Amino acid sequence: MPSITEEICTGNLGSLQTIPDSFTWNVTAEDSVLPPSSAGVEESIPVIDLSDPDATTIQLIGNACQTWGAFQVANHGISQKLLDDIESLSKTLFDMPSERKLEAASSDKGISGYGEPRISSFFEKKMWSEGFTIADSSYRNHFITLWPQDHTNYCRIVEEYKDEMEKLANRLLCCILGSLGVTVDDIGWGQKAGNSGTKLERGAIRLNHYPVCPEPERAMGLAAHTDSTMLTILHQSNTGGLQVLREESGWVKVDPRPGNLVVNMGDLIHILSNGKIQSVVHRAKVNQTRSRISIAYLWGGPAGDVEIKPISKIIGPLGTSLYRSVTWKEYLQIKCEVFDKALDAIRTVVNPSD
Ligand SMILES: O=C(O)CCC(=O)C(=O)O
Ligand SMILES: [Fe+2]
Repeated sequence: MPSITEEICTGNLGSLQTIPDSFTWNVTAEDSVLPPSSAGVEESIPVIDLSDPDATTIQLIGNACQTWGAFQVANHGISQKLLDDIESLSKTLFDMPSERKLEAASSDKGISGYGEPRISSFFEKKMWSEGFTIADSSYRNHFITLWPQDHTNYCRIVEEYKDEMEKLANRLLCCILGSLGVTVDDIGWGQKAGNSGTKLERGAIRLNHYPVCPEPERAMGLAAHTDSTMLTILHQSNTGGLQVLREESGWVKVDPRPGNLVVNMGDLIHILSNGKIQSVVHRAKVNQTRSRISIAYLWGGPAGDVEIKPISKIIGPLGTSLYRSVTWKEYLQIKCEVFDKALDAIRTVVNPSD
């Protein structure tokens, strides 16, 4: 975990009047957001209604996964109250003075806790954001430090959020696999999934805060990356900032729509689908007048510690498996070491376009 105790503390960014050199990113032409199309309509990821999923819904999800690697869902079944509760928990946390937040900093031992974005170490410049990761039960101790009186209530919100998101993630996976003509049973985890011993939690939550920024064009909230997940479900406050990269066209904004959730395909579904589904490259930009909160539910799949490899039914009898098998834990380790080369590191077949 990168150190956050340097002279300019991430916890105080919102009070700065100018951006320090260490936070100034080089802006290039490819960096800018796509202009609206010739029809004047701004193109973005599709919004899919989950209220009554049928064959058409599955097809829409399949198209979105293969073209964008992301989509938004409406009528997803997560209550607005729970979304509001986790958002206000995040606001309360990030509004605390920097010294208080640092008391809950993630230690070397656990990954839960307060800190800079986990991908910071791969970039020369610093990002205009702070976050809190909930990856294992040690987050409870941090909550006790932050809220000696109210931690029980806040822990309850987190647990409910994890349970509800896990259910939604399972539903979404079924739809995504359905669009590829397979089912969860075809993954072949069977018994092993139920009987696995020490478990990595199946999902982690990352609370992100992007303070107001005096020069948003020159700053970066969260640099371009793909998630090391099966899929990620993102709730964003009503301030825009998320952008997804569409191959051969550029960065496209994903503006918040009240109540909707964004679903990003991660690297593990790319592996499982033998490359049919792309994991989406995305980033977060910042805003001059409004701060922004996002809550990412990072989901590793129905079972956290089994082997993940391309589904044989998708490969087909004559096809080739593009990736060797990995566990989620192993993949996270590889990502920590080589970042955006992680998929290449487990590829068995050299990409013909390379
Ligand atoms: O804040 C956002 O919109 C993106 C967050 C994100 O990509 C992440 O936490 O992995
Ligand atoms: Fe992400």
